[in-house]
Amino acid sequence: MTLTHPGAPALTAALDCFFVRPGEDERARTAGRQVLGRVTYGHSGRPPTLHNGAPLVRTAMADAATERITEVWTTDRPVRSGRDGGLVYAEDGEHFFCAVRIDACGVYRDTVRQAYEAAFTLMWRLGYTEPLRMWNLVGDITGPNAQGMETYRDFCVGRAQAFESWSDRIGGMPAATGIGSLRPGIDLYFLACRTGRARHLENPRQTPAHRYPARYGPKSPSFARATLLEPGSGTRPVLYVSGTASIVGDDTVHPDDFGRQCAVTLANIEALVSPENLARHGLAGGFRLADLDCVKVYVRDARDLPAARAHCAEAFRADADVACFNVGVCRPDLLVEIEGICR
Ligand SMILES: C=C(O[C@@H]1C=C(C(=O)O)C=C[C@H]1O)C(=O)O
Repeated sequence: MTLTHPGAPALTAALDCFFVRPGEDERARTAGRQVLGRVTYGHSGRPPTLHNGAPLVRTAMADAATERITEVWTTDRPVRSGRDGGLVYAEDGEHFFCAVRIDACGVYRDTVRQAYEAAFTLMWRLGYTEPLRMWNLVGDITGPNAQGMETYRDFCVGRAQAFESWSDRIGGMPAATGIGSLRPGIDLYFLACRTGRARHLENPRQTPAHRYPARYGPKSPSFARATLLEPGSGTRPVLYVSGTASIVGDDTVHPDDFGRQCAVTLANIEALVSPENLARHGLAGGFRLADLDCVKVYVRDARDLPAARAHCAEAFRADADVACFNVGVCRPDLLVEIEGICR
């Protein structure tokens, strides 16, 4: 992070995230901290639950070619957790985590809209008025729904309707991921924060997703390319990078070339997190690719996994947490997508 200078004391982020693999013990990394939520990228999609006092999301993202990981969100503040209808949530006074599962159905838009609106209602009731980061894990993402519409497009309609009906209260759409999962149904989990800390960023190389032309679906995807969480006391800025793919403007580039799609994806992330792009948004600081951590790499074809791992080894720090998944991406011609957190 370019804001830090030699000799500056290392600040611990209030909200933190790391991956735990089978056989690893999360306690080594949660000492003195509270768990705000866990997300198991495993073998089955099941409704979220409360586990040891924190939400546990269970989504089907691991297969024979990829490992199961659990993403653990921690905070340095006391956590309160609960349920509200189908939502499971936790809060620490500054940050809010919630999750819900939408069971497989013929047409998703109405249940997606209801799930989003229920989450917005709960966030607002508890005083977390700014969505910060959203994950949408969609079974058979580019397959058809019962009316023949692509499931992702169907999903985007319901989500856009929820944002439209909340546009007087929720000004900005946050960073997000909309990616395939390996079982029918949709798993959603969200982070939100108190007012005034979230800044949403676009990418100079890409058309904002919410302005994609109608050929990509009746409602454009509701998300920003990244969201900066401005520092609270004793913390430093953190940049949540949306799922990013080989899209320039609104076009998929290099549809049949995995290596080139990786290169464009990384160039897109580099431009997004750069000091120049933060300055374009009136923000100080900035990041480099090597600052990306908690990296998730989504690869459509299992045969491309070794190449994906090689590209990541070159682009990211040796100690960056990187997890690869073999899942569908939101356009049939996208072969890879990458997200992460700069801090
Ligand atoms: C890859 C793209 O979109 C994907 C879909 C998203 C969504 O619908 O929430 C968010 C980021 C990506 O996971 C893109 O449009 O560039």
